[in-house]
Amino acid sequence: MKTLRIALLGFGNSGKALAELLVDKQQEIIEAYDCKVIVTAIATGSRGIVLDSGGIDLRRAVSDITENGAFSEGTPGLETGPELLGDGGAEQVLARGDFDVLCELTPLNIKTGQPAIGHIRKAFARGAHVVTANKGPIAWAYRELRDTAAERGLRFYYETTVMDGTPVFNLAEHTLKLCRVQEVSGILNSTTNFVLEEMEKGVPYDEIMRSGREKGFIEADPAMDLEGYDAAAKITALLNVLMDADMTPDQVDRKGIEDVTPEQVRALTAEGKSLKLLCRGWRENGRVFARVAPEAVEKTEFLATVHGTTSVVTIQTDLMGRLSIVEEEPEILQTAYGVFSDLLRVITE
Ligand SMILES: NC(=O)C1=CN([C@@H]2O[C@H](COP(=O)(O)OP(=O)(O)OC[C@H]3O[C@@H](n4cnc5c(N)ncnc54)[C@H](OP(=O)(O)O)[C@@H]3O)[C@@H](O)[C@H]2O)C=CC1
Ligand SMILES: N[C@@H](CC=O)C(=O)O
Repeated sequence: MKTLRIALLGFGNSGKALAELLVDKQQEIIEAYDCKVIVTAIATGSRGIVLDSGGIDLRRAVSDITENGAFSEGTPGLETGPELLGDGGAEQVLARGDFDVLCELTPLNIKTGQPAIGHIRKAFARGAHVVTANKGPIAWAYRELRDTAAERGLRFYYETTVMDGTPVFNLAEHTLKLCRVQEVSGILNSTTNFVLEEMEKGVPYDEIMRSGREKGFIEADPAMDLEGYDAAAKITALLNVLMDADMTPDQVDRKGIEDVTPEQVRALTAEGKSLKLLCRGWRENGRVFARVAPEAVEKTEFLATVHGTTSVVTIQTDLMGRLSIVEEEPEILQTAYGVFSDLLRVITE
């Protein structure tokens, strides 16, 4: 039986949900793929690192962090200390960890995509495959990372970066062969869609953010969502992968919902409209352009039926016309599944 050794950079909402899924599905993976999957390294930003080549006890790690906010003393391979704060822990895991696949699950840095891009470069330099949920690297350095992986014969998968485990990139890669993507649009950020809809219902802002945080979809820095950065990163990632745009998020004409008031939202409701943060990307005179902005849509339009944390992406192609993929009310399990399904691709492809 094969063994696949995984390093997790980041053990927050998605890292913990992935760990639980790996435990739940361990036996099924063995039966289906004759492969034992173990996590041999975990890095966090403030809680130290765990390095254990024999496989970390994931159930204990999840319950420690969830219940006590720290790995318990006596966890085999636990290291803490000021030098491991911030990116120090990830650096140690990348230098000393014993892994075949790196899972990049650190927070989005929309300004540069770092330190996640550096993490992925180092993993490739060590000959490790990479699965990322962090969209920064796909938005800022997709072409370079894709080409490096290909040159080295390594896998580089990123399905979770847009719409969790919904097959968007996989669908295009595997089922739209030789289709040319001409335009991409959609509602790609759950937080803003949720916030606008709760505002429409009259829920106070603090309460909206509290319940959003509880569900786990709001970025570590909520401005990333509210100011349209996360949406800009997602449309950039889509355009880079599906249209080979080679663009970066700072080239997106971006406006978020931070200045939208509940009064404005309710006035639009009275006119039979809903406010949505829409993303659009298109090609014009050989160049790809992108825009993120709140737009009022008629309640009778399809986009108005995209409720709560639901997302939709519409892809305009030459051979298959217009395709829309909807992810209804995702939860953190769907994020974990995106990373999990990419890991299964590493095992099987
Ligand atoms: N949550 C979601 O619904 C989705 C998230 N994503 C993406 O997945 C990524 C992770 O999201 P999520 O799990 O929600 O984020 P969280 O904020 O819940 O967790 C982030 C984790 O990363 C750790 N961390 C921070 N900086 C570093 C670093 N330099 N090196 C190593 N670890 C670090 C944090 O440490 P500490 O525990 O000490 O704070 C924490 O464990 C983000 O890029 C996000 O955009 C993608 C799709 C959906
Ligand atoms: N913060 C993001 C989570 C996933 O990428 C969102 O709100 O959509």
